[in-house]
Amino acid sequence: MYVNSPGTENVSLSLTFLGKKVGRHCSVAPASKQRAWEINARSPCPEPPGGSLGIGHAPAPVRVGEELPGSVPDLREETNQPRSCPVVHNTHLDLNTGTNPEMRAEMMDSRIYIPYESAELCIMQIAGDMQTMKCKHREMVQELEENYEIASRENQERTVQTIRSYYQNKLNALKRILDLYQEKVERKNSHCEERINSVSRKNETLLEDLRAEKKKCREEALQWQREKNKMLELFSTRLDLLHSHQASTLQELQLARQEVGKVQEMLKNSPQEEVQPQVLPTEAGVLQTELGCSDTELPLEGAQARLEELKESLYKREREITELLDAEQTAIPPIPVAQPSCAVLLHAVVEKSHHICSKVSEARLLLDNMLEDNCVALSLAREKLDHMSQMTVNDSNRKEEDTPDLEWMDSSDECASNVQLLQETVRECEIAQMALDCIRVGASPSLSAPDLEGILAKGEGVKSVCQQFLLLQDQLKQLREEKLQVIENYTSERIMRKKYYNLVNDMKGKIRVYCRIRPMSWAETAQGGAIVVERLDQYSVSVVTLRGLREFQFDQVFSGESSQEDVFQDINRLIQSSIDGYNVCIFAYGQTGSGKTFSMVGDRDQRNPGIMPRAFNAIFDIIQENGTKFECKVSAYMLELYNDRLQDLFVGGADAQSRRVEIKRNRKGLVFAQGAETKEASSAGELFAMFQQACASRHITATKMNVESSRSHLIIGIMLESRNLTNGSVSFGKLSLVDLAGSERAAKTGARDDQLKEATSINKSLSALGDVISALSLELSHIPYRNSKLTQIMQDSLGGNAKTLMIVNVSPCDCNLEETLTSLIYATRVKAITNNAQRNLESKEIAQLKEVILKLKAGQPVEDVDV
Ligand SMILES: Nc1ncnc2c1ncn2[C@@H]1O[C@H](COP(=O)(O)OP(=O)(O)OP(=O)(O)O)[C@@H](O)[C@H]1O
Repeated sequence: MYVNSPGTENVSLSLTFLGKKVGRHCSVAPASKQRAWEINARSPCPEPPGGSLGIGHAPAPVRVGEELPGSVPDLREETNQPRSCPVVHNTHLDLNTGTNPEMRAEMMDSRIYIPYESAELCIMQIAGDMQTMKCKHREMVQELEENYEIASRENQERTVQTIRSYYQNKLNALKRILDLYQEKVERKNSHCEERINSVSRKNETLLEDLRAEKKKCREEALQWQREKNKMLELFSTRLDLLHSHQASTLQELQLARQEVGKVQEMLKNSPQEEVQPQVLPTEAGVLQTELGCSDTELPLEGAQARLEELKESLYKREREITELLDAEQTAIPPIPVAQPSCAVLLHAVVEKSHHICSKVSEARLLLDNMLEDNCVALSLAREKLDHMSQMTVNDSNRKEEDTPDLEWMDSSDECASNVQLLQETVRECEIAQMALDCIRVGASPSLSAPDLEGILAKGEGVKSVCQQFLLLQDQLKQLREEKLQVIENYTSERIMRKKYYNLVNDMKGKIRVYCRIRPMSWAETAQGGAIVVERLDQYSVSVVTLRGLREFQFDQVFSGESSQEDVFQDINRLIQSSIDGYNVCIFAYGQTGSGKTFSMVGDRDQRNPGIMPRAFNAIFDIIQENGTKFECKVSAYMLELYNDRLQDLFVGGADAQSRRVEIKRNRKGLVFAQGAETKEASSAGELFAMFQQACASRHITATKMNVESSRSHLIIGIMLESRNLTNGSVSFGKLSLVDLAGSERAAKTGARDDQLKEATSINKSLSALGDVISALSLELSHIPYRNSKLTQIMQDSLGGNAKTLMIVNVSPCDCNLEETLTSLIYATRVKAITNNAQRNLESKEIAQLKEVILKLKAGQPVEDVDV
């Protein structure tokens, strides 16, 4: 409130609210003229407190001043004051002499003259009143401000609370998902472990079964051997018995014939001469005793009867012999085994025996002893046979010289039977010798069919042995089948176990390693190189080293016959992962000329495209397949690391030299090439065209080891930004495809000058890569990534957050044995490295905010919709 001096001609009182003039005027006449206040009330006029001024009762015209903001509270209610300028917050008494004439006239019309003292009092009161109002207003403003602050704080808190609860919910949901996932993984792990355990148990049982079967076989073989020996013994004693029986029967028959002959002679001579008693040989004595009287007492008449008797006895004996022979014949029915089966059987038995002898030292010893014994027996039998034959010859000579007597006849018969016996023995020994020889060397016996039949037809024992053979052969066949089944089961279980093991490793983030053996090259074959590296099965590779066979295990092993399709088959899944927002790296490692470029790029005319061109197609195939669900942006950079310098392969000519490309890492640890040109591609063809352009700029030279040797590391980075059309989330994946230059020895490649420099740089970077691999596999605290640009580029792929696949390429030839072993050992170390693959996913809101930031940075306008 401003009050002008009373000497002023005109005093105007103006009121303002929050800086706005609200229009209350008081005009005060100069004291000399009329010491009174002239009040021009432009609003419903207030009644001054106390009402002593008489303003209220004067019919003064009241003017309504400017309207105050409606929101201003009515102060009368709060201050219990009569209604007076409710909207006034601030009051000014303004010296205003420049009122326009109309206004002034109006004002003059509505003038109220108040005595100066009263006016002064009134003004003082009004001023005091206003002061109070001002305080009140201040308090209100303060209160309002406080309220506003509280409200805004509450609002903020509420917002924070909402955000917090929103993120808490999200976090909880994520936790639940994570728990579920973990549970799933654990369940899968335990399932895998269970399977592995069950497979191991099965393996063990199978092995035990195999051992038991082997033992059983051995025991059976031994039992069979014992049985055979027993049978042979039985057979030979029975044969001996038969022989002796036969011999004695023949003797008896002969004697009887002689007797009959004599009797017949006696009968013929009986009319002329008397029957002379004869001294019968000892054998005939039996007959004499049988007849019960001496020949001298024998009456002639009784001779006929005796003859008949003798004949009868003779027939009886013959019948007996025939029966015996028949019985022998029927006792040994023809062997059910046909001739060829006998031969097969014998062959199988000999083979089996040879096998046993070669495996079991005791059996071999036994065989040697048997051979020795048989040799001795054979030579003895032969000697005896010679001797006997000699004796027989001598006797027959004697017979021709002298008249034969009965004694000589007997001895000659004995001789003949002995010779026969000996011949049999010799024959048996010879057969045994042949059989034992066959068993010793494992050759097939060359017995003739009659020989075989002869052996087999000799008795019960042989028959039983044959049956045993057949049985044994059956069992053997069964065992073999079982063994095959066991091996088959074992192989399939092993493959399955390996598969699950890989799956578990994959889940743990282990780097996958494939091994690819290339076919022998023309030069290697021409040099007469031998194959020393071979694929054993889907997961194993064997190397013949100077110290023996070494075996390496990988996630997949491809042989020289494997096609590019075979290699790419599993890689498709990794491409899908990169589109899903993972950082994926596929790189080929190996010595020069081992087939890295063939695997990664393919052959020159792209008749066998490698992983890179196939990956380009796969990316766009997947994008097309999921076109309704995702929207994907593909961009790529292509670099080469040549002589430790990064070069952008999209930039040619002089620009390429001046362009500086640096390896940088973003906050998430992802590597990117700063300064390299990144081009967008909308189709596989476009990407492939870029790739061809890049390959054309690559450094390739012919060396002694490879006509198209890569002298640089090729690094292709494909960025995949895919937006989920359903929930708006955005994922960022990167697919790095790296074709490393091969390690080489200058002596082998014939490198000189520039090539030597290139080789040194290649070897240096590869050695740094080796150091990183070693450190990672040993889980050292410091990993020397910074030692080389190559390791810097590969930092997010080795021990980083990528899903990594390494293809170790090797040559099969012995001339590269050392390098192959080094590569395989390195690859085995890589297998031990664990990565921490993570998905680069952002929610819709974050993606939008990032876009806004980008726009703001670029100085572009941001619309409300963007926020
Ligand atoms: N799996 C394969 N099948 C047929 N040929 C192959 C195979 N792998 C490699 N080759 C042939 O072997 C030769 C050398 O292969 P490549 O150039 O790919 O070796 P590299 O490891 O890339 O060598 P460098 O490190 O010197 O570049 C080429 O002629 C290639 O065609």
